[in-house]
Amino acid sequence: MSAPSTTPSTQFWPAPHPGGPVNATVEVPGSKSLTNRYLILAGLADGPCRLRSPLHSRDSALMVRALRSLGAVIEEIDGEGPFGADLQITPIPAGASGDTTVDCGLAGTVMRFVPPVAALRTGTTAFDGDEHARRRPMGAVINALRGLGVEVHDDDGALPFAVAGYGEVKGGRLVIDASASSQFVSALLLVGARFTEGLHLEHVGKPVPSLDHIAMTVQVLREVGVVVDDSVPNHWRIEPGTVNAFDVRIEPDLSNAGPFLAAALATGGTVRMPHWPATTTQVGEKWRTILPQLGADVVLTEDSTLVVRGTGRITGAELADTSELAPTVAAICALAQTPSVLTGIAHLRGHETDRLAALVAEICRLGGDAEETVDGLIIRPAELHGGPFHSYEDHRMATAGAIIGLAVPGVEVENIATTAKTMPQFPELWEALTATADSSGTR
Ligand SMILES: O=C(O)C1=C[C@@H](OP(=O)(O)O)[C@@H](O)[C@H](O)C1
Ligand SMILES: C=C(OP(=O)(O)O)C(=O)O
Repeated sequence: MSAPSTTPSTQFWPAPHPGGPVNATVEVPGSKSLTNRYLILAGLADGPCRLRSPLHSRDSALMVRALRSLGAVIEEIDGEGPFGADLQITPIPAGASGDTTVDCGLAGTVMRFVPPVAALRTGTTAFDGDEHARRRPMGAVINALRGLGVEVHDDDGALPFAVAGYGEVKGGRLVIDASASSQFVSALLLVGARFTEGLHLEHVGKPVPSLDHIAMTVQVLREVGVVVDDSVPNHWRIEPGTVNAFDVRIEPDLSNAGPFLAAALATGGTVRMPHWPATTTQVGEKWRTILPQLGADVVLTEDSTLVVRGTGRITGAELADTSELAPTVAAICALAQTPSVLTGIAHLRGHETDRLAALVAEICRLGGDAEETVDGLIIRPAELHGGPFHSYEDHRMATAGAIIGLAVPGVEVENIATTAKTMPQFPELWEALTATADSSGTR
């Protein structure tokens, strides 16, 4: 497959190359997936809700704006977290009506989760997003809404499209093919309790990817009083009912923790991450098993700090279903001394960019040896050199380039500002991380 097109004339960021092991304690902002799920549920709840330490990024700002345009009132209020205000949400009022628009940017959670909410209102909601957003898979949500009796105006099963709601959705049994994204399932489950008859959703097709994210959806729904039966594989039953008002603290984003933890491996250093959740449905929990396979020592201390130590050697690994962690994993594998095989990530071709093609193109551009398979990547050891690393408007491509730059001098990452999709603080946190390096080479 050919590499995705790159954007001409953007800025290149010299990736910090510390030349020695980092030794840092790093805190990361709140989880994108949890913030945007709780925002949706707050919009549907039976009373005011509060999100403590939420993520403030492009994706969460797009979600806030979308819910405001549907009638929710969302205010920033003082909070204790180091990464910005808490959010106070007054839900979308019953009987909300009127035509409106939603900008989805490049946020999968906005383009998939918001249309079923819009279907509950009376009026037409027009959805659009970034240029690449128009190429991300949307057909399953559009077809699902039609299957539920909602009018959707579209040209080709993708953005832009418009949802014409008439104040209620009957719900009931619905069959979809969610093999292109778990977000199709999550989108319908999040709103299913507000359908008159609830929802019995069935997936038919190739396996649903990113199952951890569906487990997260089921978990947050149960927290707010929604009755979910997920006991039969590929079937989810949601009882009709209310979404209870809630007050939650958002966990740190364990996927965005990945590049910082990877820095321990890439530099042979130590990275400590406090506030690691005791239990979590975030896919980033898998770092605790992935990083040891790549050669790190990983310990979770009694005070909930994850400590990752690089041993000086990075080993390749066979890793399945790494979902949104895959670009970070691939960057580490590109620095490994033995080959790696990543499987179960074919659907990354429909992410912010075609991530499989983009990773292969950029790793090979730096002298690496990577190839696409039907459902993943093979990455073999190679001597890398500096040069441009294109990011394709994809935050996780940008951070993958930054990881490689830790070990390889002269890597220049295109448009590092694209990390604002989920972590606007990335450049400054990365500079602080690399400033801890001991350039004499001792750990
Ligand atoms: O529901 C969510 O919050 C997400 C689900 C996953 O989507 P896919 O199933 O499309 O991978 C993940 O990759 C994305 O970053 C966030
Ligand atoms: C795939 C991702 O995002 P989105 O929520 O836009 O799908 C991601 O953050 O890696």
